[in-house]
Amino acid sequence: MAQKLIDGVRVKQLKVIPDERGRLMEMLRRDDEVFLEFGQTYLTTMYPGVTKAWHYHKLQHDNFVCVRGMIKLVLFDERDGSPTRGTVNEFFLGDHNAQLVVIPPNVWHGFKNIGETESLIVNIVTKPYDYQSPDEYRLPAHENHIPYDWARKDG
Ligand SMILES: Cc1cn([C@H]2C[C@H](O)[C@@H](COP(=O)(O)OP(=O)(O)O[C@H]3O[C@@H](C)C(=O)[C@@H](O)[C@H]3O)O2)c(=O)[nH]c1=O
Repeated sequence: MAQKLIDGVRVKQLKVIPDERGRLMEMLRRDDEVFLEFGQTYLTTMYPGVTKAWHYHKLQHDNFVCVRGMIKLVLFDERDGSPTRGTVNEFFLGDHNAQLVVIPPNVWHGFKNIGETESLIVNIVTKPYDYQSPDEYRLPAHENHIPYDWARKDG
């Protein structure tokens, strides 16, 4: 069943164009419906099993694309007054699912490498990183009040 998206979260399905030389995949265009603003682009990676969480930003939107490996990206909405307050979203992104996910400010988020290779994640953020005062707010990955367990759910 499709999950109910947290208010302000957007998903863009990406198209992979393969040929005998390799592949090409557009990620974000300024004429996309989901495009807001350009700040900078950076690469963040995770070794197998690593979780990078929990983070939120007060100003910037994140636009995540996993360009190698497989990750689960998890969001938690704790915003006062949000129509989706209390909602958790889970996305499985990467080699088997080419999507860009837009995360609005003040939404908790993080990701875990669930594959067997280093995962490469491109983030196209709406603000440039401020070295003096980073727009980064954090909680520990595993001991916190967020109702999410990063462990794999076998079934
Ligand atoms: C984001 C960023 C970090 N840095 C530095 C700060 C630090 O020394 C080093 C590593 O940064 P971080 O610990 O923030 O890296 P990382 O934990 O990969 O950060 C990312 O995690 C995911 C879950 C997110 O939500 C992203 O928004 C971002 O916070 O890189 C820059 O120099 N420029 C940048 O644009």
